[in-house]
Amino acid sequence: MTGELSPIDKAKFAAAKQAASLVESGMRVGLGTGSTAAWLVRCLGELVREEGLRFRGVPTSSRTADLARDVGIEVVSLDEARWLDLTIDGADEFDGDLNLIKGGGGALLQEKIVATASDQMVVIADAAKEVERLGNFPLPVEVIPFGWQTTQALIEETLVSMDVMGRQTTLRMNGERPFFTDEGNHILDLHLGRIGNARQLAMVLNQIPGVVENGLFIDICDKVIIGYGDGRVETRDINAGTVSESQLDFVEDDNIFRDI
Ligand SMILES: O=C[C@H](O)[C@H](O)[C@H](O)COP(=O)(O)O
Repeated sequence: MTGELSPIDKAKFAAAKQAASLVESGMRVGLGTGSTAAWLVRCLGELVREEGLRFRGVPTSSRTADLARDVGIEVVSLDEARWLDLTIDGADEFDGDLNLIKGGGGALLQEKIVATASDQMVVIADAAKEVERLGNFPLPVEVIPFGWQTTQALIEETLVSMDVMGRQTTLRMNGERPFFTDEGNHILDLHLGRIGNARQLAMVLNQIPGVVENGLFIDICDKVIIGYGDGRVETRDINAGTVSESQLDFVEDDNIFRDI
């Protein structure tokens, strides 16, 4: 029941539910990863089961693939879909230009490939994800395991000439062991505090041997849907330059909350 959901979950749900209404039958849709994207997948599952929505979903992680299948969404690979009408995903941070930091859940590589292969990328988020300048959230960088410490040293050396506030980097762990992505890579989290030039940093990081991809999404996101705990939803479209607001009524006995 919604009464048991925290305000932050209500905010994530509100954004996700609004975004789910963008999906039409026949579409090919990229499905993001993370707690906000999980709400989206549940909302879409409900539309599939109860309203006959028919679309093909391309998940951005094994976790999302499992959930999408569980809720009844037809799952296909990106290569089967080839090009997508829309991708909907969460973010760890977004700024006023809708540039993003992603990868807090370790799925940035598939997420960036899928979002880039889409006509439109929509981010769903609670208001706390909005920042004036990116960088407070540690920037995830996916690196191959071979020589990862050398790659880390090269990244740290590179950061010296970048416009950033902090330069500490840490290997992401999963308990006692290094975290592995779906592609079998590691994640280095870059504690930068503040990124002066995100576009330049994104390009420079990807030049370093051993770096597979970084979590800066520059000029990829078209629209952000921001949810609030009281059901308010704000949609900002960077291309159209529009901002619109709506209000979601939480339905207390909504099936979607049953298993949460
Ligand atoms: O790798 C994970 C993704 O980039 C997520 O979209 C991001 O971490 C946001 O996740 P959440 O919705 O759980 O805050």
